[in-house]
Amino acid sequence: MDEAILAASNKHPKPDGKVFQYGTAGFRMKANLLDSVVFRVGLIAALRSRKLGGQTIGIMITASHNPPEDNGVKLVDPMGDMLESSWEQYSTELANAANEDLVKVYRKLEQDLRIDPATPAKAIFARDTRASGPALVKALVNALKESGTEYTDYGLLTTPQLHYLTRCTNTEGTPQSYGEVSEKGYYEKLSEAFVRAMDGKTTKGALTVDCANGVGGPKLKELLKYLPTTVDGGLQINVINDDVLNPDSLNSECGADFVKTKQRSPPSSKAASNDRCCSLDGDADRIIFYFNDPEHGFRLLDGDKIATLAATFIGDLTRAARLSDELRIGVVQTAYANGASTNYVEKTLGFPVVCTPTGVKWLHHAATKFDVGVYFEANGHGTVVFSPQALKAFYTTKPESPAQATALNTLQALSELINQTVGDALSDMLLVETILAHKVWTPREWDTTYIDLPNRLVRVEVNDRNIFKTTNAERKLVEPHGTQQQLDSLVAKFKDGRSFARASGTEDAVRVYAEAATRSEADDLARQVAALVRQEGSIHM
Ligand SMILES: CC(=O)N[C@H]1[C@@H](OP(=O)(O)O)O[C@H](CO)[C@@H](O)[C@@H]1O
Ligand SMILES: [Mg+2]
Repeated sequence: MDEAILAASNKHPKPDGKVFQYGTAGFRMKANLLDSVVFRVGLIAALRSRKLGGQTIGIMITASHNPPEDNGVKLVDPMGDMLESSWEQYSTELANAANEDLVKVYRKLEQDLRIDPATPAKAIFARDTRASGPALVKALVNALKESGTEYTDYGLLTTPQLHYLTRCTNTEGTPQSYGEVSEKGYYEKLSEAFVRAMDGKTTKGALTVDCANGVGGPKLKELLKYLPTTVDGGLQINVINDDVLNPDSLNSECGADFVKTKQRSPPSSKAASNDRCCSLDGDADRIIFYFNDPEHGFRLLDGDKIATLAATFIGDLTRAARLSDELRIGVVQTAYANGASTNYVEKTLGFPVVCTPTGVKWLHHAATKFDVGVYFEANGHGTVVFSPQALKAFYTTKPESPAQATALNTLQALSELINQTVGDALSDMLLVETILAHKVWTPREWDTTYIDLPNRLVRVEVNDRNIFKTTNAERKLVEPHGTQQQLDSLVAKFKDGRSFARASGTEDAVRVYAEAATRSEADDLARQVAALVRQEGSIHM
């Protein structure tokens, strides 16, 4: 087998001098550098599956919101969650092994991790719509074959669909079965749960969905075939930016990242004032909402607003279901959450807020500590996770009134509708539609629940971003020494000022975030902190 692995690896050689790192989003870079990485990820999947007694590992080939010429690959653990952190290091090691040492490093990992090579290995995989996908799949398949891994190729899927299928595959036939192991099973589960959660309520007006010209487009159109349509008072959806035939259009002038960073609608949107709109990213694991207010112009309803909407609704339902004393509801955010949203959750809704470092794996983990853990990054990646106790309460509490029965029924439906493995744009979209329908809210009513503090995010390029080290969920700098004190004295000059700087995990830059009472003050604070970061970056070279 070793000779066969080596021979196959020689068809996917590592480019000279290139260093790879499994980061927040797996491996991600220009697609033409990824061939060897994807091959080696196939070998890691084999090891991980064997280590876990032959459970199925998921592999997703995508670069999400990044430009069309990029691509990436990440691994999914058996329950549909992100790869366990310690394995990021093993993946990095194998990806960086010299071509001639590859088999040696592979076997050493196998030994060090006490993996029995005789254990069967299984993997499933899918890819987004990028042109580079099929060639990378070939590299992956070669590694899976030569490492003796049984595999299923699911073709094109959204990232959350692959997470769903990974969990379904590993729970099939058990009491924890997550659903039917097929793409169709995913649509059926979502549509049945949606109809049940809507409980006869209807949405008002159409929702315009911008699919970033990515895999979300065809998958949303497939989902719509299973959902009730306008004919029976169901959803009205206008799909835009669903061109997957022109690879260059992916994430170009559209998509969740464009809308969030540019703070405006995709130019292609024809939505009228007050119409509900949302944008997915390139692999449909992120969603943000927005609308054009005739008075105030473009209004963004970001991940923070989705989190507060979901927490409000589920909080009301648990009270109506008389479960609020026994179930702990909490909201998990990162430092990028708008201060007004944190304040709203703590003071108005009365739920605890936990802040974690950037990257959904941290948020997801913290959310599982609650019975109902609502987590969203401000950029729209998130979901709601329910503990086994919460599910038991939803399904076994005997209702004593029709109102309690209705609330329990809706909670059961939500636990099926909301993807429990990872943030899922299609599932989150249906969740928001459900809540707005129940509340009979337009986006304007949702928007005015609290008013965001003006904020600014700046990207600062420095010589070595890694000299900026943080603590306290990335909110305070510990290095370079003394920088935090200078930052604090800048912040102190601004009303409602808050700012922090951290090295990006996905780009070679430091990100500076600032918020303050007014637009000009937020901009000013961001500018001053960015200048401080630039200065410190040049002193400590
Ligand atoms: C401010 C921001 O939006 N950061 C993003 C970005 O991380 P950075 O470490 O900031 O580059 O990419 C991550 C992976 O997609 C995502 O989880 C995160 O929210
Ligand atoms: Mg994504």
